Amino acid sequence: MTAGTQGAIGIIGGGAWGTALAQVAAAGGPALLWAREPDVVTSINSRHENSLFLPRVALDRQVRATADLGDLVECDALLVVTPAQHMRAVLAGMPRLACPLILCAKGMEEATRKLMHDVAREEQPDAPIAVLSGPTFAHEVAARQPAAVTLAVEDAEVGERLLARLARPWFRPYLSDDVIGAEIGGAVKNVLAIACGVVDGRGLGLNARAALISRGFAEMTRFGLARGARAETLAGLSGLGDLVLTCSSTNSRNFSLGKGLGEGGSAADLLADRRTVAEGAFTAPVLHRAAAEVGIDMPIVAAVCALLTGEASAAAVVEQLLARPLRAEGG
Ligand SMILES: NC(=O)c1ccc[n+]([C@@H]2O[C@H](COP(=O)([O-])OP(=O)(O)OC[C@H]3O[C@@H](n4cnc5c(N)ncnc54)[C@H](O)[C@@H]3O)[C@@H](O)[C@H]2O)c1
Ligand SMILES: O=P(O)(O)OC[C@H](O)CO
Repeated sequence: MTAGTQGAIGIIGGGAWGTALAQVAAAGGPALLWAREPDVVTSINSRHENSLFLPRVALDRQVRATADLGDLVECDALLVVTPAQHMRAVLAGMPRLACPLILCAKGMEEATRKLMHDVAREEQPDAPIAVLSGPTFAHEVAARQPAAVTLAVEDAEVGERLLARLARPWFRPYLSDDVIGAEIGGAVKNVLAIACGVVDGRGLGLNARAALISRGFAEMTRFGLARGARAETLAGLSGLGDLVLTCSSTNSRNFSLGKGLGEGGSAADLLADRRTVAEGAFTAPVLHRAAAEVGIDMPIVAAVCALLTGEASAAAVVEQLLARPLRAEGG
């Protein structure tokens, strides 16, 4: 089954984003997607659709699916698009790889508080690492509506090669070498999107949402700088750009979760039996602890944690945030 993988991009993960990225990759050559769900493999190979995670999108005929991870080992590069908490196990289950791994999950590992590139390096030390992150709802990208992302790669030559293989007129990667910054923006914005959803669910208005995006961005920046990210990356597509997108629409799973919490739902009920992933729910407690470790104040992230654990109601966390001492904006 590895026949035909020469020049192919492999995609690890058949959720909405993996499928949309397979569509991007297929516009420039073969794309082979690994999915854990046999139904997804069948649906893609027989009907050119991922009816489970990205229904009603006609996929390019160059997108093929497999249930066998081993089929991907000879691909030119691998887009790694599992949810953050499962990435280590999936990469650990593959033979030692030398092709570039393009990490696309937005989160931090619960057990270790590590970013995805640290996890990938531990499991696949020979593979050059890249991070692809930005404001991208999967269904829009799959429909070839215009989008731009950060493609952060430490090795400039690898970056140029990936750019040539993945860029399309409607999908524009911007190169960066700030892998940490690209990952922190994507992980933190998911938690802030939950908070914005709460604002929406409680009917607090658009002024409150804009204030939360700005103060949330200040938290992202404080944490990012403390962890070695560059300010320009945090203010770019993978940081502020994605924060604005995810805080603006119920198309976001994180925003929708927050809206449900704001309307009085419990996190346990809202998260039960979800097939799709709201990464912010996993990242929030990890980020809260990681921020404390570097002595960074992240009150909005703390409020989301309190809501998710049920320690405080949506009304109480909003009240606590509004009662915080007044201070200088840049302080
Ligand atoms: N959907 C988007 O618009 C979008 C855009 C950019 C980035 N992302 C990021 O991409 C990552 C994947 O999200 P998605 O939207 O493709 O997923 P999804 O919510 O559409 O689907 C869930 C995915 O989780 C996988 N999964 C569940 N249990 C697993 C396990 N034990 N091991 C491995 N995989 C398992 C499923 O196979 C499926 O691929 C997330 O980190 C997300 O933040 C998503
Ligand atoms: O649906 P969400 O909240 O996971 O957001 C999807 C993407 O990350 C938006 O860039």
